[in-house]
Amino acid sequence: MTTSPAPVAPGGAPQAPLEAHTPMMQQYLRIKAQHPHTLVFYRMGDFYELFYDDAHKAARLLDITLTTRGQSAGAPIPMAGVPVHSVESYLARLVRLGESVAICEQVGDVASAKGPVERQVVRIVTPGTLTEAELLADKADAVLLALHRGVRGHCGLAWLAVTEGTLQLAECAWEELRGWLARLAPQEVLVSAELPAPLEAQLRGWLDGLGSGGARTALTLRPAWHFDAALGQRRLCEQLQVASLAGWGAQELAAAHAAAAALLDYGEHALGRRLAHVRTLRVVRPQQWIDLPPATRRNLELTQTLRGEPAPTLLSLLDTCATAMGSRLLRRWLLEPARDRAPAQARLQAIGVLRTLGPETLRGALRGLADVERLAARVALKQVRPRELAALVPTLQRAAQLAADMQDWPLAQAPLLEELRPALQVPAELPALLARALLPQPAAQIRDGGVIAPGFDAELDELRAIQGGADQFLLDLEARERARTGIANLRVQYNRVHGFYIEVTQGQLDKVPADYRRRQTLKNAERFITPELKAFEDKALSAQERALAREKWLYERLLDDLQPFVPAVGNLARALATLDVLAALAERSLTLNWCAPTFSTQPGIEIRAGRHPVVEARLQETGAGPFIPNDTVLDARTRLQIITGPNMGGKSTYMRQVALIVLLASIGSYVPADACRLGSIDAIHTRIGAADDLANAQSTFMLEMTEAAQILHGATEHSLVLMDEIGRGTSTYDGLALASAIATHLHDRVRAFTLFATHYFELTQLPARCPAAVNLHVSAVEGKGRDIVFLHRLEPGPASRSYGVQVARLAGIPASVVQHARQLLAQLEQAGAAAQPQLDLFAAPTEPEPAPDGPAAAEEHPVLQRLAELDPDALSPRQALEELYRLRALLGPGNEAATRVR
Ligand SMILES: Nc1ncnc2c1ncn2[C@@H]1O[C@H](COP(=O)(O)OP(=O)(O)OP(=O)(O)O)[C@@H](O)[C@H]1O
Repeated sequence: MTTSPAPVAPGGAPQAPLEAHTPMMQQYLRIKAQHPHTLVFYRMGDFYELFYDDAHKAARLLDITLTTRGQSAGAPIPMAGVPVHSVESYLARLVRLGESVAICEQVGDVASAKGPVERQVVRIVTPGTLTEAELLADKADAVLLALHRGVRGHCGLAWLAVTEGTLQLAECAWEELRGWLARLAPQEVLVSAELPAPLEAQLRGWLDGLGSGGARTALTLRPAWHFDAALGQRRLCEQLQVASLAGWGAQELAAAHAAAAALLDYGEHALGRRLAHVRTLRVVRPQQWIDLPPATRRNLELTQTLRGEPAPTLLSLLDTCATAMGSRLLRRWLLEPARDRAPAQARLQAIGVLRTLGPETLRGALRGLADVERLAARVALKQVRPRELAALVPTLQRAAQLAADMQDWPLAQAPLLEELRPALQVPAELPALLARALLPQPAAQIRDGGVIAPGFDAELDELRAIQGGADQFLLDLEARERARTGIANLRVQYNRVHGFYIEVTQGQLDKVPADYRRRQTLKNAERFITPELKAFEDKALSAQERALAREKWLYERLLDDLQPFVPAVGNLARALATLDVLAALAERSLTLNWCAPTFSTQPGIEIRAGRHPVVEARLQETGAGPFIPNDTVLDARTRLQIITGPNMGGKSTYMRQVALIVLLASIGSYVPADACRLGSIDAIHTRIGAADDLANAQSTFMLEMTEAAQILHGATEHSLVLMDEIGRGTSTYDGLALASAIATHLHDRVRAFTLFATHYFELTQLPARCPAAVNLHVSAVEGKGRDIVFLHRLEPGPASRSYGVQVARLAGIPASVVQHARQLLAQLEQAGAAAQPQLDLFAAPTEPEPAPDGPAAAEEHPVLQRLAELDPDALSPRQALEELYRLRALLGPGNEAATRVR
């Protein structure tokens, strides 16, 4: 790197016309013009260099030195660079920050180039199209999502994990996008460059709230014409090699087709080739999933804790998968529970069989297998490295062995296992071809050679034989020359710079024959070459070069020959991942003592001795005592539980455990309970906690109410709703009033299965008016020294008191403050008892203020007057009927006519 540490002014974008630049900079600027929004890594020897604005940006983002390189167009060129050998770590950092990088390599021949060596962008590394194992987290895929906003805000979505190979389509309203983004958690989102600015800003706001741990979701603008529905449909058909998308029920999804057009185009643009492995399509209709809105995902700590950490979460507890493929699939299962119970039922059967066999039988077979899923993608994209391919051979053999072993399993009891078995047997030609083509331990990169096995290609073997024969030739030559010259210490040797030579020490130089040509002079010796040695050198060196070129060519051919096997390897990956998740769930169910849930067509949730799996595990780890199980019964008669009790009593834990058990059962896992019966569920809504959403400039209370509003609008009588201390973000009266109104609405109108934890004792009056509501409380007793002891047991009825002061004492509030609080509490309680009779919080809501001629005027209505005058007991049936006709007639002329017709 030729650098001078001159200071560089900010900016530095080249203003001068192209011709004013040096030839190399002209080449760079031409390439850069094709990638204006992407950092261009321009290969120069052992470095990738960035220039001008890119250099400034990279220096800032990567904390690398900004320097300058000579001059071009009369000004110093700002430059920053990263070494080629450690480029991966820099790429990983940039991609996490949502940046894309165009890798520009030297593709021309350095020796023969006149002017700068020819360079080309060979790959664009973007956050959503990663396939390199080094850049991807083991247990999560990079998701690329294209988003098309059609007429009246109707949106089409198309997304893909390039390493997984399933293209997915969905459609939704613009307002629902935020939920979709949270569910899909894409690394990169493509939208039309013509999306109106306010919508783009809104989208950016949603995306900013997505990333965790400093990772950013990239928003990439693509030309509007890339989002074309007709083009999308055609491209989808080509991609899937079908004439129509009807088989997937995807033919009508025009907005999603438009998104797919942009997605496929971008994927191929970034990866530099067709996505041959993408052969399956899935249309996602929200109604097929149990809805887990972003707040639920967050509050239940499914895949990350409220602090954004990966553990302890439900996923971290469940994930004992033997392979990364399994871990990734388990995450998908957790976030996409199906409403249809059939898949869960099939998984439960399979887990049942694995429990009887002992899950270790299967887990032992899966441990240490290659990441076949990513390998399939990398083979299809022809990016796979020799060592990765070699690792596939034992994996294929072990998978075939597993398929054979499975024949002895009681597969009739688990059709899912039976279904997966055939996919484990990839055609035997594949391992045979790989074993024949590759050395058992090939070099990491094809450019170093040492990849193709002997016996695979006669020409390569011959070229290698020339190299291999060199040692013997040189030994023979040395012996002959020693004999011919009489120089006993004469040596024939080789080095990379000078090639082959005969070395003769100073003292022996007089014996050197005439045909020796001097090659190099050292301090104590001279090095020579002879015509015979020169001829051999030419042959050997060219053989080496030709062998390398031949190996490279053979490897490319091998990748071509592997293409037909890609679908089978993809199926194998899916089967292995599924088996892995099933085995992990079987293991968990045994280790953690879980039971199989059952499903019912009757609405309801019935759990006997349910436990919160993550809290239970933590209590066990810390030896903090046993977890106290609790029952839950929600059905048509009991739909709303009002849960009271002291802080720290276990209300939130109880509510979350119900939601987690419902979720676990719905993905087909055993559950932490003694028994569990579940009716149909369409959503799990939660309103828990009070974290400020600073990113979206919402206050605690605003956020609380927004989430509550979403629940009141979205929940149905098949939903499970968790409401934890709603209303506490505002003043007592406001909060109490809102909490009461919300609880009443959930009971009367929404009729969802609701767990409602509250500190407002007033709410415990609600079951008196609402027939499907019950009071429950978490129990606690005051122990010695007025310390509170939490029993964590749920009992019927309202809590008798709140113990807030005692909890404060436990938390270490100074004794004088606690004492003061006790006195104040006593005074407040006295004042409260003497107050006016309480207002009825649960009286049915009055109708809105009536309009002057509305129902208020009804008191005067002649029908009511007439009705008031009637004595029904004094009427014969005939008179009653006549009265009825008269009343109808009093309603007005239209009704009179109706009466007459009868
Ligand atoms: N069933 C249980 N068995 C054993 N320990 C429990 C149980 N439930 C809760 N705990 C323990 O009590 C702690 C507090 O529980 P939780 O947060 O659910 O209380 P809470 O009533 O919701 O409190 P707050 O009203 O302050 O939010 C938990 O972290 C856990 O350690």
